[in-house]
Amino acid sequence: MIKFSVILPAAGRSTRFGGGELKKVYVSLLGQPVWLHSARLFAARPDVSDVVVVISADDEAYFRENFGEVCQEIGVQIVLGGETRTDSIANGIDALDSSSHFIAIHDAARPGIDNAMVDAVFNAAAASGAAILALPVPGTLKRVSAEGTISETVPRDGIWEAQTPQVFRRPVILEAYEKFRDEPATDDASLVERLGHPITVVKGSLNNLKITTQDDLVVAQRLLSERS
Ligand SMILES: Nc1ccn([C@@H]2O[C@H](COP(=O)(O)OP(=O)(O)OP(=O)(O)O)[C@@H](O)[C@H]2O)c(=O)n1
Ligand SMILES: C[C@](O)(CO)[C@H](O)COP(=O)(O)O
Repeated sequence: MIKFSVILPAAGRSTRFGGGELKKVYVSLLGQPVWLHSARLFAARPDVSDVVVVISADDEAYFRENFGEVCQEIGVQIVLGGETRTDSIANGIDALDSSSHFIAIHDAARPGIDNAMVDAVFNAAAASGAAILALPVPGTLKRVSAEGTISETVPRDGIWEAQTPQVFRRPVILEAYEKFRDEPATDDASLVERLGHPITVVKGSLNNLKITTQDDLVVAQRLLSERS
């Protein structure tokens, strides 16, 4: 069986989510913290050899006190993240065991992932060596000036918004991080693109939204409660 390692980056500052004590990955969603939704899904999959959650060093005491037991129970390894998302994932990669054939990176802030979506992107990566979930942009895109006025309408043909998981054959992502980890990007496909490696795009879902603002949490609660 092809085996996948999974890295769940959860070490961000959650600044766009706004005030309050808890970062977005720790707030409760349908009875469990946001990060644990995808952690449980991946940890339960027979094709996943290991799961690593990457947390902020500032959160380590809180995380181990509140979630150390469940991490042991479901087999999730805790790793400390870095300044940028790229740093955090590089730390995650360093912690993985070397037996898996593929490495999948999934935002811990995307609790709505489901096994059908994971099957689709895992199968696409197994076929081509690299694949991501994404959604075609539905609306009209405007570039807006610093003064708050439209400077141009951006043609949307062929424009998709990347989601996660982003899944790569182990040597491909290792080479990308070895070469470009010091040139941070907002997603992992950006680093692999720099290698010139083709990346298959698989249609994701609105259910796989990233919790970024408080509004996203409200939407996620509605979407996921209707689904379960
Ligand atoms: N240094 C970082 C930055 C981000 N992330 C993770 O990468 C995912 C996507 O990042 P984003 O949604 O931007 O999270 P934050 O960086 O926390 O958000 P913000 O930009 O609002 O601070 C999140 O699960 C976040 O925890 C991470 O592990 N390490
Ligand atoms: C990886 C990602 O979720 C794909 O859309 C996105 O790039 C994360 O960006 P963020 O600024 O770290 O939220």
